[in-house]
Amino acid sequence: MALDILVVDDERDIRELVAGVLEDEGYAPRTAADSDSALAAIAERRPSLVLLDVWLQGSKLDGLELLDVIKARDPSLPVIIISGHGNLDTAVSAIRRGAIDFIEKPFEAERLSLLVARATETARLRTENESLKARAGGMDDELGGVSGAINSVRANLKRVAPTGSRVLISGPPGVGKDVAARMLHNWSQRSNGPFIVVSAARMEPERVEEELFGVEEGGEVVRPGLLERAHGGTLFLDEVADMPLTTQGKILRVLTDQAFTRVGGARTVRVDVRVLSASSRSLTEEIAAGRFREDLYYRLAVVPVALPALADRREDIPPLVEHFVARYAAERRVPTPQVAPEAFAALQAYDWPGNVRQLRNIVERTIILAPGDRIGRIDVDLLPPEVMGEGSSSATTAPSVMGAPLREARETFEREYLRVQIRRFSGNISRTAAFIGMERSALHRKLKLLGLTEFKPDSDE
Ligand SMILES: Nc1ncnc2c1ncn2[C@@H]1O[C@H](COP(=O)(O)OP(=O)(O)OP(=O)(O)O)[C@@H](O)[C@H]1O
Repeated sequence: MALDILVVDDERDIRELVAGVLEDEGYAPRTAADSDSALAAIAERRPSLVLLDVWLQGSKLDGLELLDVIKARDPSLPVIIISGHGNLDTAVSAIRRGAIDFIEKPFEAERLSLLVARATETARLRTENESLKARAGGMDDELGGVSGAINSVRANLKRVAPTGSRVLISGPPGVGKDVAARMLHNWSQRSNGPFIVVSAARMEPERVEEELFGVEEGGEVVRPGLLERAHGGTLFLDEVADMPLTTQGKILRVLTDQAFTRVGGARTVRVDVRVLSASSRSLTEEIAAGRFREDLYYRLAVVPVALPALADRREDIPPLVEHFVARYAAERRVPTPQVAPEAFAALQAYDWPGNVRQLRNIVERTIILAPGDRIGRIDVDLLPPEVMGEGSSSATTAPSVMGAPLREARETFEREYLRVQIRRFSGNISRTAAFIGMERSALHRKLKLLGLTEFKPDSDE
């Protein structure tokens, strides 16, 4: 398949010249004359490479500003800058801002072809590598979203990625903790090294140490462990609270000395590994319950990063829906369907107890199940019942509420709101009360008043 390359230049002659050279080389160029149409072209389909002129007359953003926007949205999209003759300073600044190379005008067709070939080959290898990793974990490699919360998480991740610090990522299941860990790795100086996931939740407790540290018998290495495989790269301890206490003690030693011994061995193995960890349970509560070592917590949580539940950043729902719609349509080899405004509204009103993972699965299912003649547009009736019914906070807009007197409408809303919040904290009234800013006893009274008798006081009260 011909590689898609976007050429952004305000001068028509140059656009056509560059596109012509690329076409001759077997690429599929598209062109844009200004920043708006360039961004629209990228949104329509991600090109493999962007050739970008620094001077864009009559454009909302100039070339360098456009470069910043492209890189902020998609750091791995390669951009080559086209600069005016003798404009080395601008070119250097473009490289600092993330461009992979530059070419000065006027240029030879041959030099252009060479640069493009080099850039696309590097990008191909990189994508291959990433998609291998991605397929292994079924992951996306970027945290999508536009909310203030996710923007600040992304900014924090970017800031801390190159430092090599340990990061503890917390948040409910399916919010993207694995994705965040991969981003930290990909943006670090270890990105060419391995990224190894240790998923204690998926291992038998008695095997965790063998998996992590490897096995030695009579001085022979029977099996190297994950820690060794992570040498020069990143080790990601997923659901770290699921590790047995004895393993926690051994990990502590790895963190202090960067050294360990294999199971059944006496030899000290030294590794250079950056450790990232994640937990969907509160480690402070685990420490209080005696299930997690406090000293380990402080070693792991040098930089804590919290990923909020999707229901607490609903602005992220539409862009995530669009992202997954485009992805699964591409996988099914159908044109990207439009999402009807009512469908967006329903998706945005739903509470997503399984967070982004659930959203991804529902989009995938909707696209797979859509009848052939309706795949062009996702209407509300194509969405699964779970989105439309239970768990949705659409009570606030339902006709029954709109037609009711204020007191009744308020009670309907309160009932719906409290159900959602209590479900969110798995029925724990104390935590719900703390979250919504009510005394626990007042919440109990309220539940009784509203007839929500299905929620009982916590067992520990
Ligand atoms: N912000 C996001 N942008 C794009 N994809 C996301 C985002 N967050 C999550 N995902 C997707 O949701 C799936 C689940 O995310 P991930 O495995 O990172 O969640 P998690 O918080 O680590 O969950 P768990 O606690 O169950 O391990 C991923 O495969 C990824 O496709």
